[in-house]
Amino acid sequence: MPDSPAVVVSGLRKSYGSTTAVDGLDLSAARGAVTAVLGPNGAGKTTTVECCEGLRRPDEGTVRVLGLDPQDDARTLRPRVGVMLQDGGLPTGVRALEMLEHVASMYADPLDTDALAERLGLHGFARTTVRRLSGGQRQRLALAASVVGRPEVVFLDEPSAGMDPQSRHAVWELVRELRADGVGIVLTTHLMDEAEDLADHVYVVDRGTVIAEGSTAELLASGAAAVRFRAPRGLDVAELARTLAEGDRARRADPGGRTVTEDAPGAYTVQGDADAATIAAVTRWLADQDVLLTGLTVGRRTLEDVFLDLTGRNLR
Ligand SMILES: Nc1ncnc2c1ncn2[C@@H]1O[C@H](COP(=O)(O)OP(=O)(O)OP(=O)(O)O)[C@@H](O)[C@H]1O
Repeated sequence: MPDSPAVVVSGLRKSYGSTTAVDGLDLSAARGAVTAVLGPNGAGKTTTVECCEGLRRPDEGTVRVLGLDPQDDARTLRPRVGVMLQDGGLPTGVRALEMLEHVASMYADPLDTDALAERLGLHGFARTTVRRLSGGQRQRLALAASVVGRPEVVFLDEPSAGMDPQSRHAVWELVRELRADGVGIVLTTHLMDEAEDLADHVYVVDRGTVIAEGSTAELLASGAAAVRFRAPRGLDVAELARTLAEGDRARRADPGGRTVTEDAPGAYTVQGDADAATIAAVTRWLADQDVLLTGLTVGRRTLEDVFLDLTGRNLR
């Protein structure tokens, strides 16, 4: 059933003692697509993915991977599913390339380990034992091990955490190729640019449940664009917002939820239409205040803006 989803999670609940980690979560990940699961620390992402990987049994709800139950059908699923765990989950005493070759030998039709090692730059530390690898090297090896068996579904938990930019790009390239080959990829990440670049579909999870969901394009379009500017700290943002709203009314424009905030000292964001009239109004107001504008950018919202709006700015 090539059109059936790679992963379907329905009404998932999972608690650890009195802590509810996942609280009625629904999610579906297609084949040949990257599905990103985003959320603040402790949101329940890892627990959800661990239930999909068969590492934990749900308290309530169902999880299906390729139409099968990850725990009851574990043996059938094992050769068809790739898992890259956050801490690598690799045996530490073996040499890097030997480990990859050993994993490959467990599959009927593995990828060419030499070519994969070349792709992910593993040759430079091929004979180093896993315990001595740097964090980023270990991540690359774990990724190679998760895809060497040509899985139909891959779970990647923060795949490029701790990697240098070259490695990240190599990882992203590989993920794009897997997608083109029809693999369903479920990605948890804290890197908003990674999600924005790679994901076809995004789920934002908070407090164990999905608070927003859509194609990446839909989520980015869900809010208006923004004008960002730098000027002396402590400007009267309420007064600027009022001035902009008056301008909007005068030209019968819908400001689309206009707000002005000082995000960091001297760094301001105007949400809402970012058209020429708005930019002119902002610069005119600054001139009227007799303050110097030291930078101005106009842009669509990033996934990070959307994420912070949805989940708030407080630390968890
Ligand atoms: N083994 C465990 N025992 C007890 N509590 C746990 C366990 N694993 C996770 N939790 C708790 O469950 C909640 C969800 O954790 P989970 O690791 O699923 O979140 P997460 O979204 O992956 O977070 P992060 O982004 O920090 O990795 C948190 O409150 C966490 O403290």
